[in-house]
Amino acid sequence: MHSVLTASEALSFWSRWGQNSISTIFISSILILLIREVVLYIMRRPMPPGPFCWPILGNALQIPQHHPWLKFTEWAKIYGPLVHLDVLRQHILVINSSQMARDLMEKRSPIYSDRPHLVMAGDLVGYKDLLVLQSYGHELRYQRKLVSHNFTSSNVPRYYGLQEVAAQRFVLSIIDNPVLLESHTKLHFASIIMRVTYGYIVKGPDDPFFVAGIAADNQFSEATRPGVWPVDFVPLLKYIPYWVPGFTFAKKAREWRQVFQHASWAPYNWCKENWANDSKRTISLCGSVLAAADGDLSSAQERSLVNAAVTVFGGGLDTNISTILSFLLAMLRFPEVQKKAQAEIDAVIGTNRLPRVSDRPSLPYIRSVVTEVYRWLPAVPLGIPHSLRQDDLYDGLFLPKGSVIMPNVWGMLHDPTIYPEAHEFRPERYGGLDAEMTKVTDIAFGFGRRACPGYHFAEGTIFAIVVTVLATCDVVPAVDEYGQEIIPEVSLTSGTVVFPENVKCTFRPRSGRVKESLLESVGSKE
Ligand code: HEM
Repeated sequence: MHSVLTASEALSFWSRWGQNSISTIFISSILILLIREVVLYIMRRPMPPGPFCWPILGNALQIPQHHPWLKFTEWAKIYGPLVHLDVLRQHILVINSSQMARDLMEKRSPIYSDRPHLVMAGDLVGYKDLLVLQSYGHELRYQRKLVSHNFTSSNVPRYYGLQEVAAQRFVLSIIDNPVLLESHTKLHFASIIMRVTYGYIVKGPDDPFFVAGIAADNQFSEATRPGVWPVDFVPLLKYIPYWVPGFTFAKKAREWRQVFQHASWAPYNWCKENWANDSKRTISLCGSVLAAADGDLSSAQERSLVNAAVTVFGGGLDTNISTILSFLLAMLRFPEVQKKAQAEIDAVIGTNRLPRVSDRPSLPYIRSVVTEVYRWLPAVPLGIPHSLRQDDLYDGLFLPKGSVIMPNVWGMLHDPTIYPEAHEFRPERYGGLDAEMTKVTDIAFGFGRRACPGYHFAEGTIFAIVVTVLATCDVVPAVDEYGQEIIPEVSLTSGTVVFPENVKCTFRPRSGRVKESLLESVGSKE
């Protein structure tokens, strides 16, 4: 007799079959993955050592979200200067010694100069076209050439005047308004960078170019945060349209892309319209390039310039803010260093004029203070990761193609065998010798063909601020409601660029004439 299935029997059959086959597929997939892991384990070539690596997840759960450089430094003590980590099958090589960083990232720079591929930030928001995220190739070289040429050691003196006035304005603003330390620092640095990138003068905290630049900069930090965006782990998700409910990253990426495009093109377009009207505007990255081409750039050249320029804005902003906040924190916590630095300025420059960036060669202790800031609290404690272009061998160890290369800058600069009592702020450790100071900046400003192209310019800006603050004011702690001085603890945010938290201070003029001479100096200048 034929048995005829009723609709409900058919449904139940299919559902049981479905459940069975889902379980079978699930169990088979797990088995296949486990077998793959075992085969890979047996076939693996000797890789650098590292902490125990779980199947599939690797070390994902062992890497802390906050201050990972501290964990990396601990691991370096156990596993040595080159540590291998695995996060969901992505190889990560943490370099903990400056010698090894030089051996790999400088001597073998042609294969160590790519950047990791970021789907959320790079592909979806569009940051992949920026200088900082470009892989090594023609476009990167072209953009770096534009930036490096503008900020070579022989070109940066043309910016000294701007840097000095910006430092003087900064000091004046904090004397008058110490509670606005962080926001004023941001505004003043953004003003310097906008000026030298586009020739544009920021009008104040509501200036539309300033607001857009800061928004794009903040969202860059968010979009590049590791481990946050599902699409960075499952790249196929990038094809999901932004309007599909539940995929907030796609919607966010679309919004961010618009902000980023506006922040990149609006100040450039302003420069394009104005560079010819005012010869002073040519003292800027975009102005100089436009002037050299008589305003006639191809659309490809314009795109490259825009992407280089907006990287300069982002690259030069947070790093500088972080460095100056760390400097102020050091002055609050190590007042004896402050006194010694002021004594040097008084002896060399005297008190009858404001300091200049060109005083730098005659102020070795101030140079040492600046260097010690870079070492004590490096603004970029894990550098900006590089990526390995092809398989490599080092000391008999296999380094696989595509590995993310992370220099543990913080670890290198806190190595107690090189920097005893590394947590102390001690400019004397360099003995006033530039050769010793260069060992720090060679690490803090990155490596090989990706090393910071803004280094010479940054040195001028940071020096101008440090020397102007110390020449004119005492950096003193803020007081609480009971009149007690608040000495901030050393506590850093997390991220690619880190900031010391809760830095609060007052600038107390060192004489009755300070404000007057600062006002006199900035008064006549734009
Ligand atoms: C205290 C200030 C600064 C510090 C500590 C700093 C540090 C760094 C570091 C560590 C890198 C990554 C290097 C690498 O990948 O190995 C970098 C890249 C970069 N920096 Fe700076 N920087 C500073 C200021 C500046 C300034 C003022 C500018 C612009 C005028 C600038 C422009 C750039 C650019 C464009 C890149 C990307 C280079 C590339 O990807 O090839 N930086 N910086």
